[in-house]
Amino acid sequence: MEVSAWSGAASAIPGGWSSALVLVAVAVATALLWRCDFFGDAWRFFVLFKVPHPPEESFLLGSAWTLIRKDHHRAFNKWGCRLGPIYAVRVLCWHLVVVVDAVLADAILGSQEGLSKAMEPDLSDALLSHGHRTMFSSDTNSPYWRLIRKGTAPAFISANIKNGFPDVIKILTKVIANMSKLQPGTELDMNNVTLRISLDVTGLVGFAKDFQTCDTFMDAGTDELFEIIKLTFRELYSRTSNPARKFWIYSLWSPERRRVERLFKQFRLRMSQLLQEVKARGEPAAEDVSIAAHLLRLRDPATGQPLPDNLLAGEFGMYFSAGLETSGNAISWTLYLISQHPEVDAKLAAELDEAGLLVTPQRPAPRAMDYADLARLTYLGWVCKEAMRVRPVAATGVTRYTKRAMKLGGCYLPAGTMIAVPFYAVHHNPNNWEDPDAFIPERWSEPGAELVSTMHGPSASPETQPSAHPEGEQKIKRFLAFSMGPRQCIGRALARIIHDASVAQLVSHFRFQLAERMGGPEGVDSHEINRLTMQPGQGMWMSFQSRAQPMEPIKPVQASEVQAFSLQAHAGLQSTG
Ligand code: HEM
Repeated sequence: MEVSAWSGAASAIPGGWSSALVLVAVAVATALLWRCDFFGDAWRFFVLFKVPHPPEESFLLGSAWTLIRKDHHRAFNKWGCRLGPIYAVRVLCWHLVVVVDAVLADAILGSQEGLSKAMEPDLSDALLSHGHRTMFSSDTNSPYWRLIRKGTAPAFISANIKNGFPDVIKILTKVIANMSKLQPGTELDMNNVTLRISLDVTGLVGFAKDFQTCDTFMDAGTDELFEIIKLTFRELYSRTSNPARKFWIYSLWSPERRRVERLFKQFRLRMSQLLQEVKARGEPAAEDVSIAAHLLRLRDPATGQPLPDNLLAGEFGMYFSAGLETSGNAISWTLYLISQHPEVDAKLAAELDEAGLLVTPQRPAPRAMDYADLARLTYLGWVCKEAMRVRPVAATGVTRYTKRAMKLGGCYLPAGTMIAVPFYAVHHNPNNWEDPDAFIPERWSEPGAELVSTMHGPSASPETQPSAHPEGEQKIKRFLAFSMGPRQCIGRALARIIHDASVAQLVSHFRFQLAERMGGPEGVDSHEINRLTMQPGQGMWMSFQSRAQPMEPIKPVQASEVQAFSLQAHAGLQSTG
């Protein structure tokens, strides 16, 4: 019956069966193209072509080669200075709209409506949760994101986060004791040390678990998680710079694929083990304000039941991975910048001295730092913020998709346009900051220095003036190290404690000097790598002088005197102490 109906229809078409098949093929192709958003892509291609582009883009690839370079954040800045507050870069036939103006960035990041998070969610889910969303990868308007964000935010308010301060000091005291045992002239990869500090503090403050990676600064069986996280992050980075990697190199039979799958699995296993350990302690006590306690107290609004283990383990992993490299690398950059500015080191030491926190020959064991010191040490706060401005670890910034067409900075952006706000470029654009490349902690002495309204010197074009913002100019930030708006870093308060306390404690005890092997500031810049976070590509090797000894002018250590202390050197503290 059906067959004859079909044949009747086919014979009614001029050309019979062959024409019918062509029509079906065209319909299927159209449906496929529709599904792949071919028509949307084509429309966006033509519309976004009008937005200014870097003139050096290649005809076929566009800016693809530049975007996969380890220093693409610097390219975003160079283009921003040349092309203005909003421009576009092309990869093959796709455009990425880039915003480097603080006011336009505010319009993008501050908005909850009309824009969704575009950071490829599958990327982080492959590591963290294997098949479901985490808070990090969920849409801002989803009930799941709201549940986790609202439920865990209290862990980071200052009334609660200060409870973790003694744990931060405990880890730092251990690190300083270990460093003090090293022979004078020893070079240490401070990046390795600061990443360990960050992991141990996140573990202890957030989950009441001491991972003890700061015990020795070397492979000692206790820091397996540290290595797993580092390797998995490298893999995630390889996937961002080469999205074809997961389809192409990772054919089912590839040993590389199996290695990576094993690694990801190990990470998830470690997070599940941590979850079981936390659960085995019983219901969190009312006074427990850790991240873990807040996650365990969450209830599914539909059932009233606690969240299942697979979701909780994913969130544990999300917090670890969001906090580790960001905080660890940020501390390294700050120590580096202080080492390059002896005048800043001297002023910081003077402030710490006045507060009774500096080690001196006369005061080899100063008083312990407490939480209130962080607010009292004004210059420390300026130094730390300025370092995060000059070297924002989230240098590539964040991306969003337009859910519907919008106008931004005089450009029409169709629905489905991807917009990037690269924080390094925002922080280094002369329209946002005066003398943007210089490291000047004193610029923070002005109240509200992080706001656009306090801007001096050149200003953005009239259409990007603060008055264009519905909330008024006071709210618009030009300091975006932690992003802003509803998706801004939830862990900011913890990050500031880890960062500022580490800098204060390390500088209280030691004066740091960049090791010769780093090749000076040029060497540091040329090896800087933006791998999900901006980091020193070959570690941050430094020598350090105890402030308990009379301070001599720092002179370069001769290569023959250098006793390198590395993960691979198998030279334990015991043998060097
Ligand atoms: C210097 C250290 C840190 C920096 C620079 C930093 C920066 C950022 C940035 C730029 C974002 C993305 C915001 C957006 O999409 O608009 C973010 C998100 C996030 N950060 Fe941090 N972060 C740091 C430390 C931490 C720490 C210590 C934790 C917690 C232990 C943490 C937890 C998170 C989480 C959970 C998110 C996702 C928030 C969401 O999707 O709603 N971060 N962070």
